[in-house]
Amino acid sequence: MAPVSIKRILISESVDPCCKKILQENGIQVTEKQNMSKDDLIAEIKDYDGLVVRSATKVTADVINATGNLQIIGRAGTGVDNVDVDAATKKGIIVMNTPSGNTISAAELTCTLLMSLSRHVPQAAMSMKAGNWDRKKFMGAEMYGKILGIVGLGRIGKEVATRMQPSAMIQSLLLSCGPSVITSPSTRLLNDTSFAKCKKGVKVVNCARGGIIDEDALLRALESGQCGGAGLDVFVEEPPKNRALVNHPNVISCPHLGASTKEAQARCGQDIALQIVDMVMGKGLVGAVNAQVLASTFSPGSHQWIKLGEAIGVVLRSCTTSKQPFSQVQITTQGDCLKGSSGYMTSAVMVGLLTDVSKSCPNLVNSLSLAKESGIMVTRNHSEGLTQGACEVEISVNGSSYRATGSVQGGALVLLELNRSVFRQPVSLTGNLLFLKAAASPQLLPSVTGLLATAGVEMESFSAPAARNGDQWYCVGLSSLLGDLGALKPLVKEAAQLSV
Ligand SMILES: O=C(O)[C@H](O)COP(=O)(O)O
Repeated sequence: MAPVSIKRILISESVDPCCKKILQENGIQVTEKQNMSKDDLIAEIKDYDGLVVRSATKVTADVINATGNLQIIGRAGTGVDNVDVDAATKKGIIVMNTPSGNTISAAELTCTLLMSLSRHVPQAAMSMKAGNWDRKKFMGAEMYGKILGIVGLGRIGKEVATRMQPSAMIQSLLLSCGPSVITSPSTRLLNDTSFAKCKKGVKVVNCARGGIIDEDALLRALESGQCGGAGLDVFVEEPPKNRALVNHPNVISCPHLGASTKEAQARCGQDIALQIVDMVMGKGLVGAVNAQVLASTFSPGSHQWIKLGEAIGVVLRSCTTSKQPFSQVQITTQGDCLKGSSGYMTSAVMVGLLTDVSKSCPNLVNSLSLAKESGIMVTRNHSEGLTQGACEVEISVNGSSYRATGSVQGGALVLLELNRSVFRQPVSLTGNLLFLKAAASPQLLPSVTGLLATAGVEMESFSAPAARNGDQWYCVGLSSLLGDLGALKPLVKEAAQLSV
């Protein structure tokens, strides 16, 4: 991947000091601010290349659209529901989290709430502080022999299962669903229907996200006794303005403390800083939630292939005669060296195709979403068997198709074929290039040479197609781009120039 340059990072929340230290030790300027309003963030964000947050900073589309050169939003923690990931992706900004740093702490708090619910510990402590000694009111229940259902057997769910086994809880209902289901605020996994199906008096703990419980349904279930108690660390709105659940006598609650341990914060702060530094240094990409395709762009040699993909995109865009919108793109990678690379090659080709076409700045993070937004259908495949790698791209413009095939040979980008004109020698994709479509004629080369001389431009190379029948594509290397292609009209059918 092309090196990402990150010079200034804003940390907008209380993140462990090791985060700032690691970033600074690696030459990144860090500004720490807390309790920033949305307007403050919008006013300041344009000055930064990176932003590090926890869950309180709402990185909305407004904030993202106010960014200038922001390249990364680092979440020192797991949930990215406070970040508009779609808006970030469209803007080409990487969103990165630290998915395992606070697993143990979140699992431990879940178990703490489970145990506190069975023995009414918070309520009993409050009663003691109020001067009471009430041994009858807080009759509890053993956890031994009870059935524990864990919704979502991800990292935290598994840790909870491991910890509750020694308590002899039986886990008979282990629902496995992926993190995207669990963290999606619109998925009310526990609602009136699910409470009705539970055993009367069921107790519920939520240390994941407020949105996965229908809070009104929970209140109804608590009031009817269908739910015997709830331990809540998270709420749909934080802090919750509606206090009905918090104030319910059978609810014990915390202000989103799942990750609030010194250990978890140290891990998350360190993880996000190291992940950002590794990315900047081109060592690897870990934790990117919206740009997984980039993870494989750190392998040796991928940089040149990415440049090739972008260059083929630029060549095709320039050579589609009328600059009309294209509707379909088919990318085929070939050869063992590109096995597993068709993801980033597709993104790279789309960067080249969309540059100067899309209003946004295309990059490897956003090119596919920009294509989708423009209604462009992108398909990709990989054909095995060939030892030499190549990338073939075909686009459809108003029913006509244009095709280019390129490769990386000896570390250099080359074009092998343009619109079925296979070049006699691979064309070096570098510098200023003039592509011409013309019928084979002994007069072509001297005419073009003369025309370039008149324009004061030197011809650095001339690549002819292998076939000599019908109209074919030629490529001319130029010392500088021509001011105007009009003079070529009598000589050629089509002409396009570009710099790679
Ligand atoms: O998603 C998370 O990582 C946890 O909910 C913790 O959030 P926090 O970093 O704001 O405490």
